[in-house]
Amino acid sequence: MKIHNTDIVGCIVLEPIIYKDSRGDFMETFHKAELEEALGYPIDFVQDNQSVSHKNVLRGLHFQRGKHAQAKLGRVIQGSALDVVVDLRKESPSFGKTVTIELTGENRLQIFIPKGVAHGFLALENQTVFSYKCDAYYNRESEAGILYNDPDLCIDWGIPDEDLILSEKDRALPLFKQLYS
Ligand SMILES: Cc1cn([C@H]2C[C@H](O)[C@@H](COP(=O)(O)OP(=O)(O)O[C@H]3O[C@@H](C)C(=O)[C@@H](O)[C@H]3O)O2)c(=O)[nH]c1=O
Repeated sequence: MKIHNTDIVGCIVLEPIIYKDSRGDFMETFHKAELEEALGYPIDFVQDNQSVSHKNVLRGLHFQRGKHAQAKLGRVIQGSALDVVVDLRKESPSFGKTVTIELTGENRLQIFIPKGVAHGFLALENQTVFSYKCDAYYNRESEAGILYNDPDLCIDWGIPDEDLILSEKDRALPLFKQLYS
């Protein structure tokens, strides 16, 4: 697989090799040793998640606090999503930076989201299937997030605000500066 760095330190994009033949195609969706080599540290995923979203559903921007912080490896299996990560690590040279990437069932790209970074995505098609691995278990009490349209983050979701579909929980998330002032 090919590894691409992003503007957020430690957040990388993985481009798998796709082997096509007369039957269809094949790819490796996860290779622990190659990922660890790219990251330079060990990673142990303990939970796999999958969500299915209607077009214009926005999930995020989420993270878990403290010892429940999660690194994630995400991809779209079907449909397409605009994936967004925000660096919340105060000590990071890319603190406050945002990375946006389109993940689709066709481009097969994967994003590695390090601990300490908020994550969200917008489904660009109906029946968008988003699958991700996490290196720490879900912990309801540690759930946290940042409001998707925080003016300080300037994320261009590409569609009018009134068309977005969000959970009540996500609409009530705080602003970046409320968390980091
Ligand atoms: C994330 C999660 C949710 N749940 C439950 C809680 C709730 O009843 C239901 C839906 O949860 P949510 O609304 O938080 O699901 P969702 O908005 O899809 O949350 C996810 O968003 C993306 C952007 C991420 O990065 C993930 O880490 C996760 O936060 O599923 C679990 O049981 N385990 C889990 O790991």
